[in-house]
Amino acid sequence: MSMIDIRNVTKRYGETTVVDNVSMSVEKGTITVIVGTSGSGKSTLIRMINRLVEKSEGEILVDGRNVADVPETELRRNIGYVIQGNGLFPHRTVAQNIATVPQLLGWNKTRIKARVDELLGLFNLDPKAFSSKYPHQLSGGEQQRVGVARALAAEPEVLIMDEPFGALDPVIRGKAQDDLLAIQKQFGTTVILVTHDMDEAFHLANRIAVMRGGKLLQYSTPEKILTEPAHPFVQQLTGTTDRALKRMSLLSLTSSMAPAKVGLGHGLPQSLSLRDALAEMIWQGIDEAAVEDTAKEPVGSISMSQLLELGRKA
Ligand SMILES: Nc1ncnc2c1ncn2[C@@H]1O[C@H](COP(=O)(O)OP(=O)(O)OP(=O)(O)O)[C@@H](O)[C@H]1O
Repeated sequence: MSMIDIRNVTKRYGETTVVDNVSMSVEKGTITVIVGTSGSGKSTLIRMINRLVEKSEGEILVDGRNVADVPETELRRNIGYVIQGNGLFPHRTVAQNIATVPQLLGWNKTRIKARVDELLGLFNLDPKAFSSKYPHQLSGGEQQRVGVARALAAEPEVLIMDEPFGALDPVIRGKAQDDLLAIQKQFGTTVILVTHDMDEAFHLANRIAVMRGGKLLQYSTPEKILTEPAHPFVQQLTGTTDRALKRMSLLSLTSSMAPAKVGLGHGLPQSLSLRDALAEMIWQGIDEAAVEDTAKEPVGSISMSQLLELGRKA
């Protein structure tokens, strides 16, 4: 079922068209990532979903309802919004920041506190230590997590994220991406996210939308974006030098492994992508490894030659 339906949407400022007749439909419970050059209309497109920007033409439906007919307060409740640099209120504590929308909705204190504590826990921020801190007392990564927690506070069905991890260093960024994946899975939230980082797009997306000059050039699965680019610009964006590794990052070890074998000294978690499995095997200097479930029981095996075969152009 589609959660967000963008139909022939155009945005003009005066004579300039910044979003040009874009149509795309986002399935419920999935992550769609929008990429493209600077100024291609990505932010404008997603801001039309929660009506921070009013469209010039076309229509947008969220959960089957035309957003033009939904009161803005209701839209903001059902659509969480996260921007780069998190946008936290500096004079409000972490708990007060997260409680912003629930308070507007008139939730009682007990319910608000329970939700704040739940979200802090989910983001690995101890409620006792963090609730009463102010944003300036947090690291960049912690601020960003509080920003996402705040957007999720009223249990929105849709989360819009505009370069949410852009200000984070690579290690914290990877952790923030994994947190998002875990939380999105837990709540089944529909996420639409803008990024400049193609690796981030491939890591997070069920579907990738590529924009240039206000136009949607391709909207497809990461696999198709990589293997069947619809436009030379899409190919340029995904890069050609590490196509094999990008492709391997999309494939799971469990879907590619051979049957389990006895006597393999080294075990790899079955949750790894082929790319991570390859990196680990190079690092460990091994040609073959067992694939293990969470209880460290062998469920299969993988060899270096299989991995190299799987990375080849189909
Ligand atoms: N309020 C406005 N008035 C006039 N032009 C605008 C306005 N807002 C955005 N634009 C223009 O619309 C175009 C698209 O902007 P938008 O912010 O959507 O791009 P973007 O793809 O998100 O870019 P970036 O990746 O740099 O954030 C840009 O050329 C921008 O200058």
